[in-house]
Amino acid sequence: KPSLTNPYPPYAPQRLPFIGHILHLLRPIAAQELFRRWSLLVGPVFTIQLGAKHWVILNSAQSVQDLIVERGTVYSSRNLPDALVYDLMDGPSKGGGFAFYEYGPAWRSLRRIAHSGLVKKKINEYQPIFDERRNTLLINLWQARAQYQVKDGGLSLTHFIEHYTMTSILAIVFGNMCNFEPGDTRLHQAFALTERAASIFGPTEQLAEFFPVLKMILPSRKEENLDIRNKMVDFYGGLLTEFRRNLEQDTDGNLVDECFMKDVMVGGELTDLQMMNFITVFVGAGSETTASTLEWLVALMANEPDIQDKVYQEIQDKVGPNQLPGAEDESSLTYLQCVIHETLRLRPPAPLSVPHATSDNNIYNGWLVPKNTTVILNLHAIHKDPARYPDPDKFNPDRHMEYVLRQNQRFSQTVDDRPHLAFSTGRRVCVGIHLAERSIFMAASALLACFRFQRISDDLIDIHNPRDIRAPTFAPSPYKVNLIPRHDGVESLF
Ligand code: HEM
Repeated sequence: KPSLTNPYPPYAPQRLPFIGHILHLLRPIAAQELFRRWSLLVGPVFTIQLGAKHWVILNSAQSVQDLIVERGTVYSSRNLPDALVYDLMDGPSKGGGFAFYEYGPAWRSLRRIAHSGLVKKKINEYQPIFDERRNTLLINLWQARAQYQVKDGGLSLTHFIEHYTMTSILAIVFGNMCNFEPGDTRLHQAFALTERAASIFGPTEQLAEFFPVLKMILPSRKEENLDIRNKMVDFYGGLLTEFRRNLEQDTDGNLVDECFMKDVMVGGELTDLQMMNFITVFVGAGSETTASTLEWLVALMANEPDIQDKVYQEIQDKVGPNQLPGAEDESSLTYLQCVIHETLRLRPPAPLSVPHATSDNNIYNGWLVPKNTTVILNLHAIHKDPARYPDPDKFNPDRHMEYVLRQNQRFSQTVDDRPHLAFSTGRRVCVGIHLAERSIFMAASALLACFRFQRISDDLIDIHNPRDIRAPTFAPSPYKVNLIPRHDGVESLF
């Protein structure tokens, strides 16, 4: 009998009530929510069999702590489709797509290089890039607001925010060379490529992985994958060539900014192919996730005007009306920090993380988890656990205040020391966490200092239906808001 109290019920196949099956079949439901509901019936850790494959789904913070953190040497590998690892990322021995590579020396040495370029100290050095990108975001919004807001009944922020997150990452990688205007076709092509690459996680490719026999029947995606790869080589390879040329001509050190690629090229550890795949991974992993967090945040603020006003008041009290908040103001803007944590808790952009895999056989609570088993971290379920977050569906920033005051964003390895697990945990924890947090803080603090985000009707913005229920990134459905300047001097701030 399913138990909701015993965290580890006996391992036995459990059946959903027949009517439950029918309802699930009729109504599309995101996988993370489906897994969460199953976990309430059968317990926080369960296995599902998908054709030839077994997946173990972890739905509790305790199981993530037990396996992903404490048994990290076994539970930190990957077992992703060959299409991703080899067709797109050229495999661990040649390529640089370490996010998708199995746990081992190749992943470790590439991860070390990524880590050294993205530690907090480096992010502080890149601060002028964030200041400049944040101002560009505000200028673009200000102009669009005047042009479209009245005519179109509100403004969709999607393209502006995507432009901000993607150009911030590109500027950190390549420095001042990457000055793309919004609407630049090259930039949109790069966005489109990332989306096409993400479709490898999509149903057809996954079906063929689960039922290998289908690989003989279904049309091969190889040509499509090679086309994506060639276009990535064109775009990122072109930037790399331009960067190298600039670096060679930079005899007095004024032409090329301090940036990730400069360190990597001077370090001389990576081949061109590895460097290119590195950038692809940074942009792929970092731009959509950060953008969707900002889009959720604006939607939540428009739905919760009192909370929005409280953040604005905090900015006025701590920073004042005559300047925009800077990185140095982050520690004093504690309520805004809570709002950002709560947004990431309620709407984690990667709700099922990136699938892990075991690199050895392992026994957990008497169950054998064989080598190469895919292990899914259901961050969505953990974030909705009422024992950790009372009234979990409520947007309640105050629940993080104690953490913010105590630690002020010092992350450690145990799951209980974190306000949420949106960046995952353990050895594979998001390597871009400091970049993402700074980027979110800079944009959110500036947007909320300048504008009141107002809904275009009395109806709340829909925060329940994602843009694409099958996509690995959880982004809100398209919405529009009005941007009301907070005071007469707003334009002079940027
Ligand atoms: C709000 C923004 C972001 C969120 C919520 C997020 C979340 C995540 C999550 C859940 C994972 C999977 C960890 C695991 O396997 O357990 C991950 C991995 C990763 N993230 Fe992020 N991420 C964000 C932004 C970024 C940025 C800005 C970058 C870099 C520029 C980045 C680079 C990576 C990389 C390279 C990995 C793979 C790490 C590995 O396999 O060793 N992410 N991220």
